Amino acid sequence: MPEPKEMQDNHPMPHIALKDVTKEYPAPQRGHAPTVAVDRVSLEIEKGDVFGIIGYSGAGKSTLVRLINALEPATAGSIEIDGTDITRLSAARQRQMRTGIGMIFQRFNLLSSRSVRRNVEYPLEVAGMGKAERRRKALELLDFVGLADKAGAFPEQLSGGQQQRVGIARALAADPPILLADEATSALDPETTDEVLDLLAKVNRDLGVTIVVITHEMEVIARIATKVAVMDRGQVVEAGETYSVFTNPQTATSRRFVRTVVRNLPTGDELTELRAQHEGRFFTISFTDEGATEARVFGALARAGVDFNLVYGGVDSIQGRVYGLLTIAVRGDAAAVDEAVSSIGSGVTVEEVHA
Ligand SMILES: Nc1ncnc2c1ncn2[C@@H]1O[C@H](COP(=O)(O)OP(=O)(O)OP(=O)(O)O)[C@@H](O)[C@H]1O
Repeated sequence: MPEPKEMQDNHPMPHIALKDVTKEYPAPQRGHAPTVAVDRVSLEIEKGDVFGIIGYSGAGKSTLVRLINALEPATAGSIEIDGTDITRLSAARQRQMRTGIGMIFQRFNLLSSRSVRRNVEYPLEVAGMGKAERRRKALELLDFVGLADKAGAFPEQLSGGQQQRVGIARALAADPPILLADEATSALDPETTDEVLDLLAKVNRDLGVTIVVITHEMEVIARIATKVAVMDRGQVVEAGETYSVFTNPQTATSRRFVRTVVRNLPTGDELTELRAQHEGRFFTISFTDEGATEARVFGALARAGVDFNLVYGGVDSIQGRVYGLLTIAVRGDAAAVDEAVSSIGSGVTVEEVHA
């Protein structure tokens, strides 16, 4: 018998492992190239992760989800769940495997003619569970998502956030170890989004469910994902701990994304206005919770004896951790300014903002 993977290399087996996964769709017309929706993607998702997959529309995120739950076959590559390559399973085994993966959707996909409780019961009914047992399970889940008092209501009587909470209860009905959330908060307002994200964090924390969050909303990732992969044109262009990808993006695509969520960087127009108001050279100084503080940055500049102003910025919270971004205007002769800026020391990144 072959050794389990954990024994071979002392590295715990990833919960979900994608290796060189490609998905091509045939060309819409003869003579055209096929669409490569997912292009040689490799990813490892550990048990208990809240793993974000982010990318602009058309990047291949939804296709990736359909591959992970075997709704569509991959063109190439392997997708292992707990060491089993699901791309090689029979259709019957794939169906069985799919009961271990809960799904929630942007449009909630509730059945309008069924009560909330009977929506949650639905997957259990399909699986052949007895009436009393599935009723008990549905009520327990509705209690968990904070909707015990809505069991008899119908979906249209609920707010969007409440409907998504029913969707989450239904997705958890079969006690799946994995939950896939495809744009689950994209149809919700910011307040309701927070409510649903808090619930997903509780599902992860209290039930130990591994959650894969697909979204184009960077804020969602900043709030709940511990790890993130950034997709662009079918490829994963960067993957890592969310805090590190946000504070130190390594690719141009990730940098562009991060800028959509980080509030403390002036946009082009704001920068033009700031330059009209403030003399001197502009620098953006960024620091993480492992580096400097605002006080240290200002202290160093004051000690260097240059004249400076904070023109923009502040401190953001990413995954509950500090990320500072300060844009300053510094006046003085070139050498003095360079020396002052370099005296801020380690733990900060200083970038001159050129006009
Ligand atoms: N069934 C299909 N047949 C042909 N092309 C498809 C199919 N599904 C997706 N595509 C193409 O694959 C690419 C990736 O699409 P996908 O929906 O996975 O991206 P996405 O990142 O989820 O974007 P969105 O957020 O807009 O859904 C796109 O170019 C899309 O047109």
